Amino acid sequence: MTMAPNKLNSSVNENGSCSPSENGFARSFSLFPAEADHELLQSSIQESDGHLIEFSEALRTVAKALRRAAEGKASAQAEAAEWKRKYELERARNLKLDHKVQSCRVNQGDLDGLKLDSPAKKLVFCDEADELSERCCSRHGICSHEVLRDGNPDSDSKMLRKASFKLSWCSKGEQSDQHKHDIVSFERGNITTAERSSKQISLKWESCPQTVLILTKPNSVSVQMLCAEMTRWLREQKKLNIYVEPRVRKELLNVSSYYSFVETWKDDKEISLLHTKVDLVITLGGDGTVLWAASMFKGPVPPVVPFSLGSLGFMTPFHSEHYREYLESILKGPISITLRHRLICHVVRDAAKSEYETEDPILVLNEVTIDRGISSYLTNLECYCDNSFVTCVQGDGLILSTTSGSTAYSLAAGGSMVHPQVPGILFTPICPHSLSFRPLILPEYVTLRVQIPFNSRSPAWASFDGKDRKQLAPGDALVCSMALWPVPTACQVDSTNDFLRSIHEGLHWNLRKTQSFDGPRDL
Ligand SMILES: NC(=O)c1ccc[n+]([C@@H]2O[C@H](COP(=O)([O-])OP(=O)(O)OC[C@H]3O[C@@H](n4cnc5c(N)ncnc54)[C@H](O)[C@@H]3O)[C@@H](O)[C@H]2O)c1
Ligand SMILES: Nc1ncnc2c1ncn2[C@@H]1O[C@H](COP(=O)(O)OP(=O)(O)OP(=O)(O)O)[C@@H](O)[C@H]1O
Repeated sequence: MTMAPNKLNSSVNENGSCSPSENGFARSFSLFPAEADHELLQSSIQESDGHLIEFSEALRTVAKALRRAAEGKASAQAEAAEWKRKYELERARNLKLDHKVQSCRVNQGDLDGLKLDSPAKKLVFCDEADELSERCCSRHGICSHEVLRDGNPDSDSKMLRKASFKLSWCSKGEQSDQHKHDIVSFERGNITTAERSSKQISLKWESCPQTVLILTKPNSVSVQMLCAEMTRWLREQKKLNIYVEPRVRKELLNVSSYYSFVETWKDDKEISLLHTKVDLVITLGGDGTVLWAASMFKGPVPPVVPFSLGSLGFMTPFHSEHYREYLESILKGPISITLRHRLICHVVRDAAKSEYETEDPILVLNEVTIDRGISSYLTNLECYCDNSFVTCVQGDGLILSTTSGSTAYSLAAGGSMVHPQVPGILFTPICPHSLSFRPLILPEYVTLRVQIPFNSRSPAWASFDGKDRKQLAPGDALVCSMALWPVPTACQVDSTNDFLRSIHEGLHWNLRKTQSFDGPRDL
């Protein structure tokens, strides 16, 4: 009996041997047909081929329709999540304003009786408070003029003022409030680009900073000692209010009860209001402490002064030995600032019952990675940019990185090193199973979506600045775009000098022995 080879997995060539076919669909026929049978067979093969082609066309159409449906659903969900976030922000802001108006309604008798512990602190009367809170609580800015009642119930209800500051472009090194016109202008039909300025951003205090938050790397004796010494100096020499994490306050009180003036918080709600109280954040640790500091602010971030007490120190330009000089100059201002843009990431679950059932967005300063986790299979990630299909990542995973994160995981995975002020999102595959998959740098205004296909062999895992891993099941998606609130980090010199220093000192970039002078040369 003539065995016809398996219809779907092999084809028979002219010398009668089987060979695998490209797409698994192939012709097949027995080896010794009679003449009449041969014609019959030929016509039925052509007919079945036609059906197969129609069938695969139909499959492709269905797959496209499914993809489009998934696209539409995920972008609708992301949009709904964005509206929900804005609604909740607005609601929280209104509640806060109501609370402020209520808490400012103190009668004159209470005001007279109140003792002020320093002439600098001024009580604001009701109408002025209304006007102030209206005027200065900018939509997404840091409320720098807002008059606040401190959260401590047993205090004599003193009001804390947040220092106001102004950011400006430096033009060719001079301080200049000159508004920079658009990058490209179309006057008189000529397309020109703005004259190049240093574009270095400078922060100038309009009132003196009063409150500092110190964040320290845990489990480090040297960091604890520096924190205690710096806290004492800031209090005694600079008369500043100091906030630290609950863990750090305990560590300081273990050193001495002198540190009882240091303030902390009780819960996450107080953390969410830190940006309205803190004028400056000081980090004592490495890059991870800077990431930790950024993760504490889900919205506007006060200026951060990162002191280097880690191993690498890409984002920590200040050496701790000279902290007094650095802080003197920073508290006086102006300060050169690097605005480190962040990505905002939404996990959109296929199982979500409605578009309002979304998880809180996560902000990252370095990158978000989507990888295969403990699974032994290749990832299969469908990537979209502004809803256009980009590619399917088959490998260990994908990194979506900020320019600040371009020198971290993305670099290790083969991505480029990008100056932190270059606006862009890095699209870097992790060990792609394809020789032609090179990393991309996309504009900062795009929205990226990474979809886990329904036919994926395994779930994927998302991690945010290397932390908080979340499993993504088939049908789930991660939507990511540039966040509204960058992390303003103080520069030791300026953004470019600090960046070049960090790649030289941190990575020994292009450190090479110089070729000796003697030897052959062009005459
Ligand atoms: N293979 C890798 O290179 C790899 C793997 C995992 C995580 N990471 C990076 O570690 C970061 C988390 O840092 P961590 O300190 O919390 O964890 P960690 O303590 O494991 O530090 C990882 C290393 O990455 C360095 N690093 C962090 N941010 C950097 C940046 N922006 N530029 C250059 N180097 C940077 C740190 O200095 C540290 O040496 C993640 O965001 C990721 O970028 C890198
Ligand atoms: N205040 C904090 N509370 C909890 N964890 C923190 C805090 N600060 C830093 N971390 C975590 O501690 C880890 C180490 O911090 P960091 O990276 O600053 O020190 P390092 O690893 O010694 O320095 P480098 O990153 O330069 O190698 C990081 O993973 C970071 O997430």
